[in-house]
Formats: sequence, C-alpha cells, structure tokens
Amino acid sequence: MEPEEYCQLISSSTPTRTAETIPIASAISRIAADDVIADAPIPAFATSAMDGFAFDESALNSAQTGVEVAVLGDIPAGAMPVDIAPGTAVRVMTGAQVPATAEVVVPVELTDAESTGPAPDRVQVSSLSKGLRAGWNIRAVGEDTLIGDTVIRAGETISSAGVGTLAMMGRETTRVQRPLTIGLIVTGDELRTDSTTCAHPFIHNSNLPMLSSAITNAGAIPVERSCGDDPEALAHIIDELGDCVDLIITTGGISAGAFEVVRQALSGDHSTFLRLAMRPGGPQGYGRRGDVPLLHFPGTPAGAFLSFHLFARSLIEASPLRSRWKKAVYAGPEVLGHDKAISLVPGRFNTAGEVESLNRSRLRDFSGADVIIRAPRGSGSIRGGDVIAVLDC
Ligand SMILES: Nc1nc2c(c(=O)[nH]1)N[C@H]1C(S)=C(S)[C@@H](COP(=O)(O)OP(=O)(O)OC[C@H]3O[C@@H](n4cnc5c(N)ncnc54)[C@H](O)[C@@H]3O)O[C@H]1N2
Ligand code: MOO
Repeated sequence: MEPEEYCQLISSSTPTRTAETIPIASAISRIAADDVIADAPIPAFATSAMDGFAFDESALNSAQTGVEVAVLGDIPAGAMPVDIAPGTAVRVMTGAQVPATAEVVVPVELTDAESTGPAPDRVQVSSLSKGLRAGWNIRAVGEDTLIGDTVIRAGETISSAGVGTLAMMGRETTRVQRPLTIGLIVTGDELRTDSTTCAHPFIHNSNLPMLSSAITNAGAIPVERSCGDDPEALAHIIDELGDCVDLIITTGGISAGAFEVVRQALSGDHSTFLRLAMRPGGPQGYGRRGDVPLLHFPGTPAGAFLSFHLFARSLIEASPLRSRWKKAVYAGPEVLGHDKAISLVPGRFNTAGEVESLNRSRLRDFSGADVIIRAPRGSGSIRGGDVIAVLDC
C-alpha cells in the first residue's frame, strides 16, 4: 500500500475539532472555524484615491477649458467633508471622505498647486483629457468589499493579511479552531532523555523532542510521555492520556522483534499494523482505544519524522496526503527508484528555485531540508528537469 492510500484508510482517525473565540491579534496561523462575511462595505464612504482636488461637475467643466477654479478649503483624511459650493473645488488628501457632489478628484500633479503648504485660493488644471469618467480617482462605497462578501473561508489558515482584513472590518475577535491536544508516547527501554544517564547501552531519546516540537509547529499542543518495553505500562499511559487528548501518537515497538511493546499492547482489539510501500518509515499502525484515535510510527528517527509529516499532519490539517504534495522542478542528482517502495528523500531549493536532493535519508539529512521528495517506485529514476512531488517539512 502506498502512503496516499494509507492516509485515506486512517482518515476516519481525524480528530473532531471544536471552535473558540479569540482576539484577532492572536489569530495569526490559527485556522478559521467559520466563513467570515463582511457586514459593512469597504470603504464605508466614498474616499479620495489621490492627493488632489475634488471638483463638482460644473467646476470640472470650467477646469477642462483652462479656467481657474476657486478652492474652498481642505479635507484631510479623518476630517468631515466640506461641501463643494457649485462650480468650486476642495483640496482632498488620499483616504479623505469626498463631498457627496464631487465628480472627480484631479491629482495635485495635474494642477498648478504646490503639493504642500496651505490650500491655494484658486487652482488651474494643466492638462485634463475630455472624456473623464465620473468617479475618476474616487473609491466608491463597497469598491473593495461589498456586504455579504466572504473575506476569509472556514478552514483557511489566518495569515497576517487575514488579521489585517479582520481589523479592516472592525472585528476585535474571531472564531478559530481550538488547537488539538496530542499525546506523544515514545517507547523503548533503551531511551534516555537525561543525557547525564545516557551511557551504553542506552541512547539519546531524539523522537520525543523532535515530534513534540513538530506537534507545536503544526499548531497543536503536545503531552509528552516516555514508556519502556512493558505493554501493561503502555496500556496504562494510553488510558490515562485518553481522557485529555484528541489523538495519541506512539513511536517504536511495531516491527518484528520479540519486545514490540506497542504491537503487544494493542494489536487485535485496538490497532492494526502493516508495512507500507515507502522507505524509510514502512512499518506503520493505526487504531483507536475508547474514543481516542491512535497512530503508531516506527521508532527509527527518520521514519518517525517522515510519518509525522505524511500522516499526522494530514490528520491535524484534515487534508488528505494526495492533495498535500506540491509540484517542483528537480535539479538533480539522479535518484534511482526502488522496485517495491516509493523513496522519501530530503530536498533543498537552490537559488534557481529548483529542488536538489541530498540523496540519503538519515534524520540529519532532513535537518537541512526544505522539502521531502517523493521518488516513485519502479525501475525509473528522477533526473534534473523532471517535475517531482514535494512536501514542505
Ligand atoms: N525482522 C525485521 N526487523 C525489522 C524490520 C522488519 O521488517 N523485520 N523493519 C525495520 C524497519 S524498516 C524499521 S523502521 C524498524 C521499526 O521498528 P520499530 O518501530 O519497532 O522501532 P524500534 O525497534 O523500537 O526502534 C527502531 C530503532 O529506532 C530507535 N529508536 C526508537 N525510539 C527512539 C527514540 N525515541 N529516539 C531515538 N531513537 C529511537 C531504536 O533504538 C532502534 O534503533 O524495524 C526494523 N526492523
Ligand atoms: O522503514 Mo524503516 O528503517 O526504513 O524507517
């Protein structure tokens, strides 16, 4: 089974999301829970798009014949508009509310006026074409956004432009998805988290800080646990976490050894274990204990890293793996396909915007990578100039 098909199989493990209301200043990188619909037009009143002079229709007619027009005053942005007496002009600044009778705004550069200093008493327009449309340089009510426009869609990640859009509409709070809480259990008697006790035959526990930070980076809240090779102890930790998390990820203990703690604790009643046609990260498992979905990743650090980016992120983002791959142009070197499995290889964008591969798939090779390259299975290979599938990581 290829990873996309497996992702489809585990999609029923996608945790249920609830929503919360938060201040817009905290909404960056959060996922919009609802469509945001404009309840007022933007701009809410007609404004000038230029620094210049607002003319009513008869003043414009005079100005187009070269006649000087009287200027009745100034409307800076943020000031109430001054009415235009028939046949006269007012000086307006970009963003200022224009008088209701304004026909056009003529930019200051097209007049004989200085751009700074007090407003002149009179203004003459140097050159103005005849067929000006009414509303020239005036931003009409709703020109940017109309009442009822969907400005942010449910499921979109709110960017800084999104925060600005919410602020532009006068929103102080917004509804976002509540972050998921994810239990992370790394397994293995050989693991030591405290480096002072990590003498032979123990090893440093890399999966715990790696996946905990990956969970945080994906916008979720990690709850960390470590477990030895005792299946009963693991079942106990899963039950304890089950009350307070939306998803549990385990690493290690799922392949073919004599002390496969995850497999022993869960296979049969709770979880299914299988080998995917992908390298690294082939051994995988999924299941449910009570209401809580379970994902089981291999213990090898590169396998755990890739499993997180392919599968955990698909569930967190509620987006199938098939639609998460992006296209890129490959720059080389040649990567040979494996007959039985797709290969996952670290890739980095070069200065030409194409992807180069590092050709080995150790965890340290992924640490400098921008993307995970998907090299298809089979006897072919990927070469410079090919269009390839990549996943950000
Ligand atoms: N007879 C077979 N043996 C193995 C097979 C197989 O098909 N037949 N598959 C191999 C592949 S591929 C993988 S991947 C691993 C997966 O094994 P597990 O998921 O059971 O993981 P462990 O055996 O517990 O650990 C594997 C490896 O990773 C180290 N490890 C585990 N957790 C951590 C951690 N938190 N931090 C750092 N390193 C960790 C562990 O010490 C092992 O070296 O199975 C192969 N074997
Ligand atoms: O599937 Mo494993 O060692 O290739 O991660």
